[in-house]
Amino acid sequence: MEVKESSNVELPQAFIDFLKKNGLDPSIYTAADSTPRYIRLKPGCEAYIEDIEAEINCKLQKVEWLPSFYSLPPHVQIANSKAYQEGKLYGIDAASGAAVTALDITPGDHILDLCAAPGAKLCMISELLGSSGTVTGVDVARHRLAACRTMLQKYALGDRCRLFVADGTTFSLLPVQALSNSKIYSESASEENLDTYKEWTSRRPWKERKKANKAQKNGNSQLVLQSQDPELIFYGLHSGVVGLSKSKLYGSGLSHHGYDKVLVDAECTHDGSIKHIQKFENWGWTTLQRRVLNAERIDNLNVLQLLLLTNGFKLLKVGGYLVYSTCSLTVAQNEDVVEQFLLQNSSAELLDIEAAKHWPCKSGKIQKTLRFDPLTSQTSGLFVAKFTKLCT
Ligand SMILES: C[S@@+](CC[C@H](N)C(=O)[O-])C[C@H]1O[C@@H](n2cnc3c(N)ncnc32)[C@H](O)[C@@H]1O
Repeated sequence: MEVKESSNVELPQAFIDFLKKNGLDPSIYTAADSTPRYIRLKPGCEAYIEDIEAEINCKLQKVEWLPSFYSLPPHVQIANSKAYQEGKLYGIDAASGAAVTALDITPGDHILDLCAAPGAKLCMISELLGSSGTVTGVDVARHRLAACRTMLQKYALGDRCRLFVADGTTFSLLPVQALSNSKIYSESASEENLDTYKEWTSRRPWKERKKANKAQKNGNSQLVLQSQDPELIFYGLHSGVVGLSKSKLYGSGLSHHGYDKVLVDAECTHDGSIKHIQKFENWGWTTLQRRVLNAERIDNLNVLQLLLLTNGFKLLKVGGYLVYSTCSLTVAQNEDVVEQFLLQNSSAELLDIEAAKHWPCKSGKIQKTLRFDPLTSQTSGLFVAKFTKLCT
């Protein structure tokens, strides 16, 4: 049976039971059908605001607490607008924007996004980074990471990014310094070596594939990656990959002291995102029960979340920042994970999120952690915690 809990949003009984079991008040979703859509306008595109408004026949409301974010009524479609098609703006919830803002990205940072797909946060990270530093995006789902690559290309934000299909609980590649333009060209020109990454193309040239096949047949192990190695599916010209040999990329040769900033936007039950839950209306509520809300899956998720957070922290440099976020609002997937992680990692410290003083969110059950929900924040639901590393 489907129940209407004093809102226009239909919540399936299984979801209401899940909320009650997790001590979550279903009334936070009463605002879900009036929660605005959010867009982020790429820097330098402010001059197009009036054109965009004329095109979508609606005013863009500036989000006062989050630079470059604008809200729109939930029913307004932007996908057909010229500005969207030309990559001048992209859809990203304001709470997601807040999680990225909490990273305090500064130009030159080396940033790791351990659960990157489909990539709205990665796009914002890349934008904030500007013209120095690098971004490494990792995701275990190849098709989702391929969508992330498409997004980076559409918004011309991939120049400093590399994307790896890999398990974030064991990913161990450290950042590499991006080379200057002239260095890239002199190094790649001087090495007619197949083992060196040339400029990325969606398809490797025939000659290169032939050489690689031959090397594989001859058992040249340097060129043949192990199946468990992270699969590099994209890299930008200034991502630090071009001009590098495979052994250097996959080895520890160029190891740095870890990433300056790490985002662990972990896999979760997505219960904070009513739009996600509503998709199951078409897929079937029993699918929601079986695939999302079943107890065994949730136990496994909690283990995964802790492992992702622990590995992300391992790859963080001393003094760097890590943001852990989920779009679940359950304590089990958020505060409990944070608590266990802090017990196991004495070098981790929770930090206040400075910018949050002006954000419309609540404190989590652990001090310094934050919760966005549709009723309080007029955003999708999101939990955010920020850590630093005190010592190795
Ligand atoms: C909440 S989504 C991330 C959303 C993304 N940060 C964004 O802004 O678009 C969680 C992601 O974690 C990925 N994931 C699940 N298990 C993983 C693992 N073991 N390692 C890396 N990624 C994983 C999923 O494929 C999914 O894309």
